[in-house]
Parts: sequence; C-alpha cells; structure tokens
Amino acid sequence: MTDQAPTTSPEGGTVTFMFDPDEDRLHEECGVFGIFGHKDASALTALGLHALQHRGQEAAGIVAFDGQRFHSERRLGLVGDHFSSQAVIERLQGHASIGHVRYATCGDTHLRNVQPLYADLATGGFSVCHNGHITNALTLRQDLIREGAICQSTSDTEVILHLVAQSRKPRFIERFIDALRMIEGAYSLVALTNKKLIGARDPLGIRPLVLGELDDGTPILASETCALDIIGARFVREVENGEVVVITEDGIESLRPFPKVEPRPCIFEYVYFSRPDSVVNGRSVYEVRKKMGFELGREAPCDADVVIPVPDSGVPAALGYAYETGIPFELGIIRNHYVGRTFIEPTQQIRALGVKLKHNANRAVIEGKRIVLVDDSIVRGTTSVKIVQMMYEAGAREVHMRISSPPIRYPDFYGIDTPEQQSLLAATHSLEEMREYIGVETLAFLTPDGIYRAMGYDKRDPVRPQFTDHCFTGDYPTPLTDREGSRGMARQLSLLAEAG
Ligand SMILES: O=P(O)(O)OC[C@H]1O[C@H](OP(=O)(O)OP(=O)(O)O)[C@H](O)[C@@H]1O
Ligand SMILES: NC(=O)CC[C@H](N)C(=O)O
Ligand SMILES: [Mg+2]
Repeated sequence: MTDQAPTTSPEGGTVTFMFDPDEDRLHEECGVFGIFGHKDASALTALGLHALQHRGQEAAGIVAFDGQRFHSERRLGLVGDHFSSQAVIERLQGHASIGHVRYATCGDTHLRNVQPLYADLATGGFSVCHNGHITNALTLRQDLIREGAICQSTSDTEVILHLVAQSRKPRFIERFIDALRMIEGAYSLVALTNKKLIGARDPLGIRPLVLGELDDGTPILASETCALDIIGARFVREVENGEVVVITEDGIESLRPFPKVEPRPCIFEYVYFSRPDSVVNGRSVYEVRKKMGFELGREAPCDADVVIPVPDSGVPAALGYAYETGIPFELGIIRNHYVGRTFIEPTQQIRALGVKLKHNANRAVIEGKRIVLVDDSIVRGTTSVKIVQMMYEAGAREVHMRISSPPIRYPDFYGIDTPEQQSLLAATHSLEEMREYIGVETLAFLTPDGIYRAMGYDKRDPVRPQFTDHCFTGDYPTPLTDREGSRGMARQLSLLAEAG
C-alpha cells in the first residue's frame, strides 16, 4: 500500500493514520532468515535470502551483531544486486545475523520500510524481520502515536518495536511476548538482540518458519527449507504455530505463550508461493502440487492431445494432470528466466508486459494440436488471456484450460495481499464468463475438497478447516480489525513524501 495523501477526520481536523484497504495493488510475501553463532553469519544470511528471493523482490536487508554493535544494510532491489559483494558482507560483521526479502503489504517500497527494522530499547538493541501481515497494526499504530510514539516507517511491522519498547515487563523476552499478545493476523518473525536470536510464529502458523542447523550445530531460522539447502544446513523441525524459540549461547529454548490450538497454515503456500523444492509443514511442495494436478485430472479430464504447463509454478500440477489423464506432457511454453514473477509486479501495465516478456510458445509441440493448459491459479486472468492467445497464434487447434486450485474470490490480508476483490477475475465472473474472457474451449478449477484431498485429507473440515483457505472460501481465521474496525477507514500513514 502507499503512504497516502493527508485526510482529516470529520470530527475536526485531526490527522488520522489508517490505510486504504481497497487499494488496487498486488503484493506478495516476504522471506526471513536468521543465524546465530557463526563467523560467516552475514554471508550465510545473504545466501539464505538468495534462496528465498521468490518470496519478495522489492527490497532486501541484513542486520548483524558483532558483540558490541549492530550493523545494518538495507537496500531496494534484489539480494544478488546488493549482498553479493565482499565489501558489503565485510561491513556486516558479527556472529549473529538476520535478513529479509520484502514484498510490501503495508507501507510503500521506501528504504524506511525495508527490513530488518531496528530500535535501541532500554534492554539493548532489537532488530526484527517479519513475514505476514498484522491485521490490527493500523489500529495499534493510531493508539501508539496518540500516546507519543514517533513512528519512523509506515510498515505494519514497526508496531512490534513500539509494543516491545512500551511493555513494563523487566525481561526482554517477556516484553516481546507482551507485544505478540497485542498483535493479530499472520506473522513469522525472526528477531535479534544483543544476546538472542528469536523465532516466532503466530498462533495459527499461517506463514511458514523452520529451524535448521549446520554440521557444526549452528542454529538457523528460515521461511523455507530451500534456504537451508543452499548453505548445506539440515532441517531440524518446524517452528510450531504459536511457538517462540529463543536461541542463545546456552542453546535453544521453546516457549508457548498462547493457548494451544490446531495449526491452520496458509494453503496458498502450496499452490503458488513456496518453492517446489521446499518442505512446508512436513509436506513436499512439489509432491502436493503434483497431487493437485492429479486430483484435477480426476475431477476434470479433457479430450486433448497434449498437456502443457504454464511455467513455472504450473509445471508440477501439469505433470500430475498428465499422469492421471494419460495425455502426453510437453513443454509447449518456454519461460525466460530473467523476468520476475508476474504475479508480484506492482502495476497492471507492468504485469501485462511481464507476461509477454516472460513466456513464449514452443510451436513445435502446439501446431495442429488440441492442447490443455494447466496453471496453478488465476488471479486477474492476465497470464491466462495472454497465454491462450499465444497458443492459438502458434497454431493450436483447440485450447482448454485447467486450474489446480479453486477460484480465488477473496483477497488475502496475511502477507500475500492479492488485489482488491473486484480485480479478482473469479470474484466478478461466473465460470462460463471466465471461460469466455480467457478464450478457451473449456475451463475447470479444482474443487475445495479436491485441494484438501491433494493435501492428504478426505475433505475440508467445515467446522475447523485444516488450512487457512480464505482466498477460496472467504473464511478468514483471525479478526480483520483494521478493516472492520469502528474507527473508520482514514487513509494516511505519514505526511512525509520520500523519493524511492
Ligand atoms: O491471473 P494472473 O493475474 O495473471 O495471475 C496468475 C498467474 O500468476 C502466477 O504466476 P507467475 O507468473 O507470477 O509466477 P510463476 O512463473 O512462478 O508461475 C500464477 O502461477 C499464475 O500463472
Ligand atoms: N509480505 C510480507 O510478508 C510483508 C511483511 C510486512 N507486512 C511488510 O509489509 O513489510
Ligand atoms: Mg504462474
């Protein structure tokens, strides 16, 4: 979201500090990483972030602690562009470090919002990285500012710093937990203090977070296991929903500050966000995606000559679909790997351009064929429209489309931030209207029960769904205080306009 122009409240001129929840921007995820007790902490963090680059491409940052000082380097852009030089890594001295790749859910893509955020507290230095979105951050921010807090960013994550600072508890970890008790929504946090590396996951475990270790026992926290693989680290376990892990020189302590509930991780991590080589909540993302395609093949077979995946994220589902239907699998679309994910480009124009730059038809396997395209999801429909047109231009006789997840009808408020509801194709179009819009002979989506079968369940439990699946169902598992609150929806976070 943007740091918008000033508004005044109807009561009489007071500037309010809220956001526009209906703003039409598409954001994605973030990736977090942390390591404690290693002489190459920052270099390993940079590598970990490189493996997590798919989770956020707007900005990256690392904070390291050398025993005396915290060293911070935060940049707009990709990890490789800023954190691959020896000079930068040498500046980030220390045995412990944390890092972040960002795609904003709250606060513009300005340097002041780039994580890790840092504050000097009464208890010492405190730096934090966050994947997710705090759904009452703006309400909390309003209260904090009224009580005298001076916000330095417009990011939802900053409220955590203020809440820790204002807690009256004597020990740091108690203050940190006090802060967690105040925030709602989704958070996988990695934080660093003078003495501790901390990992925390929200009570439902909406966003992923894993614990790993190097051969010498150095502990690591990361959003996904692919960030462990890149540095040769071993997966130890998930940080569990509602768990806080505290890593010090004395070892790892696990705290459970919340009443125990069953986890409800976000199902969309499996559909699209996580890397297929990651294991998320004990499941291989690749295997799950293949099963989604397999279930789709059962539910919606097709009379076609060839199955063609929409690369990249549609590939495993297309394999599963081809396996189940017996239709040959071919790479009919070749992807240029030097273009970022279209799903997370900031404007519709760039997204449209990105799709064209990104995919090309492989005429050799398309011409004269009846093809069935398999993709993992339709958001606005931009990708589908372009690809279908490309298939016809390359000589396809018939084009069918199958989507390995249910229609996305509801926006996300937990770190993905799909566009406003009216920009979601499935929110405004019936299946037949979507088919017509995309320009295919037939169109089918996986059913909600189908996706749960792919996850290893008989069906979705309607009373207590096993996953957070609000994008498909509108069933939001936490309060959406900022959105639904009685304080109105004012539009401003900061009066300060900054260049990039
Ligand atoms: O309907 P749309 O608004 O076009 O968005 C949906 C598309 O975006 C995603 O892919 P993306 O191109 O972002 O990334 P990928 O290369 O990892 O599949 C998703 O896999 C769909 O293909
Ligand atoms: N996508 C995310 O997880 C973003 C984290 C945080 N809400 C931010 O905007 O910086
Ligand atoms: Mg895709």
